[in-house]
Amino acid sequence: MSKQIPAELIKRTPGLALRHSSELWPERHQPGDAGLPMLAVDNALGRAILSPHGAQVVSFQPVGGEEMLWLSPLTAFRAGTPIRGGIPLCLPWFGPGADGKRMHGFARNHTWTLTGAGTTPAGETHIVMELSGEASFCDLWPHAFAFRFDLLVGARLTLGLSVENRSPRPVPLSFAFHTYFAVANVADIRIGGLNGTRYLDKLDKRNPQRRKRQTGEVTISAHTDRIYLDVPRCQSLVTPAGQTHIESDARCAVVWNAWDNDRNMPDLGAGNHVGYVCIERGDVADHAIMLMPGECYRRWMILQN
Ligand SMILES: O=P(O)(O)OC[C@H]1O[C@H](O)[C@H](O)[C@@H](O)[C@@H]1O
Repeated sequence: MSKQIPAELIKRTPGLALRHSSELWPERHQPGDAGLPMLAVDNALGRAILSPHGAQVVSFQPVGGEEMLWLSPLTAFRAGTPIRGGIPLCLPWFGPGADGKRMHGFARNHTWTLTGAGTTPAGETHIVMELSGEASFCDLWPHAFAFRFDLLVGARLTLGLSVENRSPRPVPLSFAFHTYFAVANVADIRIGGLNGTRYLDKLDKRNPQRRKRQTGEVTISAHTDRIYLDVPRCQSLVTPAGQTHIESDARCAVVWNAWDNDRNMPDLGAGNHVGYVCIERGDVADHAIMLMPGECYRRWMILQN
């Protein structure tokens, strides 16, 4: 057991266990995958699996409910490679980095340290993971930082993220909880709670800065990649099977489905776009942050059926 996953903390937390990706998903292991350790939570209210690599939730199922999150059948379980599915943390930037290429920051490519675990009075399992570094940690974002991720697993899933700027300068920051929701068929879903909001259409190559306005619910019938700005606190994902509620204090919601572009993404694969929709709450584009020295940025999100 590594220093990043202290055995005593796991042992003394009821319902928390250490597993390995090769044991949980043998059929998903790709050639070259060494596999990754996983924290499995199983309490009276719900079940979840959290990957210390990326502090990424990869599975959540409330008791009596269905699996809420999608995990690609072609994902890698390899240190340094993002896991395709669950809830990646796009941090400390969203989209391409300062080089115009490296996507979604480095948080999802590193192993975080388990620093806290316990049970709340309401019976939820509370897990804390941290990642910190000096300015030399990342060439594209050369600033001293401390990230903290809080997860509460109960009948609902509560996520909290904080970023402390430990450098002597203001630091640019953007962030998203990049949630992949599992759906039977993406063509049959509707997303509520975005009516009337403005969005940037990332696929409008001629005029990507133009603000369009959403009318009614969002449906998916083609490659979709939009940043909704100044969104209400709550959205709903409506499927023929039921509803999922998404609530967050973040100001944007990114809606993404690769549609037939899935065939160009090796860890997604032709045809697999059908099974997911991403609704990603965060602060990106117009709402990227400039974090002052010593300042702390905090965001939360709750997912519930
Ligand atoms: O392939 P990734 O780096 O995980 O990014 C997957 C997707 O993430 C977000 O939804 C972006 O808006 C998309 O433009 C991007 O394609």
